[in-house]
Amino acid sequence: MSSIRFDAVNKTFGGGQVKALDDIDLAIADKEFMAIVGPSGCGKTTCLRLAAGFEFPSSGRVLVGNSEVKEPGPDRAVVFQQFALFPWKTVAENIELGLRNKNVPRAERRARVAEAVGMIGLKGYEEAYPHQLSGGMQQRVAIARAYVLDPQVLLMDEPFGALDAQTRVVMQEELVRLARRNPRTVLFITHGVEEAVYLADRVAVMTRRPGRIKEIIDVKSVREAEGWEKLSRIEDVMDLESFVHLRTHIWKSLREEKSGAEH
Ligand SMILES: Nc1ncnc2c1ncn2[C@@H]1O[C@H](COP(=O)(O)OP(=O)(O)OP(=O)(O)O)[C@@H](O)[C@H]1O
Repeated sequence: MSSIRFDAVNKTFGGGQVKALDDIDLAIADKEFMAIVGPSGCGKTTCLRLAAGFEFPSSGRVLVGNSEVKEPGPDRAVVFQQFALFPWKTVAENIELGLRNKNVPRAERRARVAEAVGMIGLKGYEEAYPHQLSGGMQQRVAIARAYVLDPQVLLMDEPFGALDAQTRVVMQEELVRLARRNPRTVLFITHGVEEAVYLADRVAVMTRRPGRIKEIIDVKSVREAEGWEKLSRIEDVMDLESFVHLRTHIWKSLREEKSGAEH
């Protein structure tokens, strides 16, 4: 059981001067895909870092499964926008690293790395070094490194933010296929409203700083009722009236926050 729960979480920085999060209550069910959207600086990344165990609440608790998060752990894989590959290791070695740390036998490691390399479309680049790849390719390696571990919890902070538009679509479609076939508990931070609606079961909208949960939109029930899953292409889903309706609702909600910030 790998739910994530934020229980009355407050977070301040700078000795209490910057209040980033204000009383966050948020429950992500086991195998649920939750996206968080919100204005810049509202505390999205802070939420993810709390779940990862890189930061700790000023008050309240963050739980993964039934345990309070006290440190990072192998049950949670994190993908940031800023990929952090080891420059002296090849693509295959970078992807394989976590499997080595988990003492996965060599033959299985090879098979899983080969599958992951195929998934991200980098067959033929296994022996390349990061500096020989474009930024988008490097980010795909970073994503493969997280997927290959098959963690219970995936924490993703704008993982497709730096990709070109075409690669981004391929990765989004692939993530949907993976997420439906082999569901994991996912917390996904994004600025992209369409991306959030396309990928997530529910979308949480945050207020401007100090961040609170403003509303949570249930996408899954609409997706299932309207048969989005019968369509394999993102552009076909995005054309559906039910998709446009949800997207517009979230846009408006976010706009209220942005225009409020100008006053
Ligand atoms: N280590 C830190 N020290 C001081 N302030 C911080 C720290 N980390 C975050 N903050 C502040 O907390 C607030 C929330 O930051 P956070 O990065 O979580 O926002 P965000 O919603 O992810 O922003 P963006 O969408 O622009 O990436 C911001 O005002 C930020 O400046």
